[in-house]
Amino acid sequence: MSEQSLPTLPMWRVDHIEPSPEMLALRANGPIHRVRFPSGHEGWWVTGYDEAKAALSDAAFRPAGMPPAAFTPDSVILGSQGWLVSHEGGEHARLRTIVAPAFSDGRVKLLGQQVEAIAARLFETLAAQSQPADLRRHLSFPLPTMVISALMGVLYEDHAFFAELSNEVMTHQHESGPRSASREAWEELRLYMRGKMRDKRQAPGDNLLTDLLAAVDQGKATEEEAVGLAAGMLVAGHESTVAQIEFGLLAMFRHPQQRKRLVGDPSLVDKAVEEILRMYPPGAGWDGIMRYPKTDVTIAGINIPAESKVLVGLPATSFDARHFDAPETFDIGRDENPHLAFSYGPHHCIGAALARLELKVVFGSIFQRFPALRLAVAPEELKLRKDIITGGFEAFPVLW
Ligand code: HEM
Repeated sequence: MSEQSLPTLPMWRVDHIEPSPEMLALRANGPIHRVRFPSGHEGWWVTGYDEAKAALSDAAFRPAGMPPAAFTPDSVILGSQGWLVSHEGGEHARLRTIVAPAFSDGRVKLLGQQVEAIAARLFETLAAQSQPADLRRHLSFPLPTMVISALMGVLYEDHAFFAELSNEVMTHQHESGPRSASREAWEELRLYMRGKMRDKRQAPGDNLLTDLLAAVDQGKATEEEAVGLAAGMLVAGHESTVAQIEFGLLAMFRHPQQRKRLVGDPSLVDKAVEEILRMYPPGAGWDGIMRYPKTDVTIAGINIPAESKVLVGLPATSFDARHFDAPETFDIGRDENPHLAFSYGPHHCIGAALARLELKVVFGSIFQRFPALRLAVAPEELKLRKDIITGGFEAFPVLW
């Protein structure tokens, strides 16, 4: 293949939602491909399921926030001190251990009723709006944001402030792009977190900021690390789930038979959520998460030199027929669904149980509460947040 004709990322969804045919065709051609990234660099894109898992669990690969000197990461949060994807090995484990208990399956289970109550309140607020109403404003944004704010110990009322900063932080920065706005936003978010942590000294509580303060006092983390960890959790704790609610709803609108099936048998909700995560995960394009090999490595017989860019294409792995029957079919009753939407290995998503809970609460009751829920515009009129790593939409106007 000549250098000019290298496949180029991102590969956009069709109608904002369906898998890119280009991605599917490339994926069918083998588990790893030489591609050109939006930054202009060349590198590798891993689209095979087993190969992705192997790379994600191999200590030879540095995480997305630890690029070699020749590259800058896709967002300013990556590389920032304290953010979990900026650390590896023992240092990463030390930091992850501080926050992990708050996101364990057991702790998240205890939040179930609280999340249901928040969703029920938001459903009623949405129902009270005149139609069409923006579901992003009234449900997909506030639900995950209220939950993570409560867990962290910050006021949801601050959301107008921190959501704007978070958007700026989550904007793709392709090497050559200007970074100053993004850097300033990240600094401002850290400053905000520093202030909130200081407040917790006077008024501690059962929240993550108080836990982080204790970790600093016990010498388990520096103050800089704790602030970075806190600001990162606030961003990660809402951006992906907001987008996942929107992509999931769009998916259900496109597949009325599957929606009917879910309404007829609400016990399918667990499987439905897994299928949404597998086939319609967050992310504007079909790309994945970056890794950088420290040494020369071989993936599926291809030699990759140290310090290269290797993008692990999590969304593409969902279409690997070695692991999913009829992978291009959206089937909310799928029995075997070991998708990698939450990644794999030491950096797998710490918020997976929380995200699953939020998604189950939404998809388990929204079509009961709003049986005629539908988009108020043609899907192509929705504005995809193309520059934001997690995707989602500017607005999500609905009728019911
Ligand atoms: C549908 C929702 C979500 C999806 C699809 C998702 C996906 C992911 C993925 C793919 C990674 C791996 C990143 C990498 O290795 O480069 C990750 C990491 C992470 N996620 Fe999530 N996430 C979601 C929700 C959440 C929530 C609710 C939180 C709550 C705090 C969260 C916190 C994190 C953190 C802290 C990491 C870094 C973990 C580490 O490096 O050890 N995520 N997530």
